[in-house]
Amino acid sequence: MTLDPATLYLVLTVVGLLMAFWVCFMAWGQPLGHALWAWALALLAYTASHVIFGLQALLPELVFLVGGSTAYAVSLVLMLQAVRRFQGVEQLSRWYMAPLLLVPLVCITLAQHSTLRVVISALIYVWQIGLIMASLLDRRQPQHGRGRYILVGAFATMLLMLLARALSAMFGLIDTHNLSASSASLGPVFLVSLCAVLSITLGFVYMTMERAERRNFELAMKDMLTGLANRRAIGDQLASTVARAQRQGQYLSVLMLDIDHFKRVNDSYGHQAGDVVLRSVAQALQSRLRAQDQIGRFGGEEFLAILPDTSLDGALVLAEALRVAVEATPTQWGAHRIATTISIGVRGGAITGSDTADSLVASADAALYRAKQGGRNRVEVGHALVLPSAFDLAPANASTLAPAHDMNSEA
Ligand SMILES: Nc1nc2c(ncn2[C@@H]2O[C@H](COP(=O)(O)OP(=O)(O)OP(=O)(O)O)[C@@H](O)[C@H]2O)c(=O)[nH]1
Repeated sequence: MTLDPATLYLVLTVVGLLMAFWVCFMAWGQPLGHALWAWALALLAYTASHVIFGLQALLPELVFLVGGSTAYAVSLVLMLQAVRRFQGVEQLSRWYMAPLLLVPLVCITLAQHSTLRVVISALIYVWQIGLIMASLLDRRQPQHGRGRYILVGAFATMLLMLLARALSAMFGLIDTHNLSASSASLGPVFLVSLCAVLSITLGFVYMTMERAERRNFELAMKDMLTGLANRRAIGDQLASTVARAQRQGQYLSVLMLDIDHFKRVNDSYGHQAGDVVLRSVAQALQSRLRAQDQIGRFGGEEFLAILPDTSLDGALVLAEALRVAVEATPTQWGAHRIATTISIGVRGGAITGSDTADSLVASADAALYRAKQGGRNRVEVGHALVLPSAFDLAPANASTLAPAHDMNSEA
C-alpha cells in the first residue's frame, strides 16, 4: 500500500476546513472571547497554511514560504490561546507570540538554505507545541477532565513528528528543496497530521463538554450562595449515609444548625448583608468539620451536618465547637461587625433499624426547636423518633426530608 501524498494533502486540507466549520457552528451564540472561537480560528489558520503550501506552483517562492509557515505558527499560537482561555487566562505572554516574528524571519533570511530553514522552523513549532502541552499538563488547572489526555497525546505525536522531520533534514534523509504536496517524504507526515488535527479537535470539544457537564451537575447539587451542598444533595447524602451506618452497625450523628434572629440581620442591614452573613457562617462551619463529615444548606438560614461514625458525645463536642466558632466570628459588613450566633439540635449515636433520614432530621429539628425555646445560642440533644409510616414511604431524597418546622417564628 502506498500513501499518496497529494491525496492525503487534499484530505488534510478539507478535514481542517470542515473541523473549523463545525467548531464555528458549536461556538455560535457564545461570546467572541469563548475558547471555542479561538480554536475555530486556529483551525482556519491551520487550513490556510495548507492552502498556501498547496499553491506552491502559483505563488512566488518567498510568499509561499513565509505565508504557509507563518499561518502554521499562527494556528499554534491560537491553539495555545484557546487552551489558556479555557483555563481563564486571557493574556498570552510575549514569549508565546515570538514565533509570529521568528518564523517569517527564518523563512526570509534562510530562503536559500532549505535544510537549515526546515530544521529551525520545525524546532520553533516544537517549542510552540511544548508550550501548549505544558499548559494542558499544568497541575494548578483542575478543570480539563479526560479531554486533556486526548489533546496531550495528539500534540505529543505532532511534536515527535516535527522532531523526526528536523532530524531527517539534518541528516539529509529528506529532500528539503521539494516541499510540494507531491513530495514522497511528506506522505507519512500528512497522515500523522490528519490523525492529529482530528484528535486535538475531538479532545478540545470533549474538554469543553466535560466542563459544561460538571457545571450543570454543580448547579443541580450546590447551593449557589454558600457553595455548600444544596438541600437535595445533602438529603441524598444523608439517605445513603444512614443506609451504610445501618449495614455496618456504625454510629451516625446529625446536626441541625440555625442562625439566631437572622431576620433582624436582613431587617437592620439589608438582604445583601444577610447573604454575606450566610456565606461567612457556612464557611465557619465547613472549615471546622472533618473531611468525612458533610454539610449542606437545608433551608433559608438553616444547615444540616452529617457526621458519620460519630457517637453522641463526639457530636456534642463538635456542636459546641461550632457554636463557639460562629459566635467568635462576627461578619464584617462595611463599618459594621455583625455578631451572629447559632442554635443546634443534635441527634446522634447508635442507629437502629427503624431510624431513617427523615426520623433523624425530625429528631435533630425538635432538639433545635428546644434550643431556640431555651434562649438560642445553645446546643440541645434530640431523642429517637419513630415517624408515622407515611413518612418512610415517601420517595428518597425528594420531600423525604421534611422541612425544618417553622416553629422558630413562634419562639
Ligand atoms: N439574606 C438572605 N436572607 C434569607 C435567605 N433565606 C432566608 N432568609 C431570611 O431568613 C429569615 C429567617 O427568619 P426566621 O425564620 O424568622 O428566623 P430568625 O429570624 O433567624 O429567628 P430564629 O430562627 O427564631 O432565631 C427571613 O427573614 C428570610 O427572609 C437568603 O438566602 N438570604
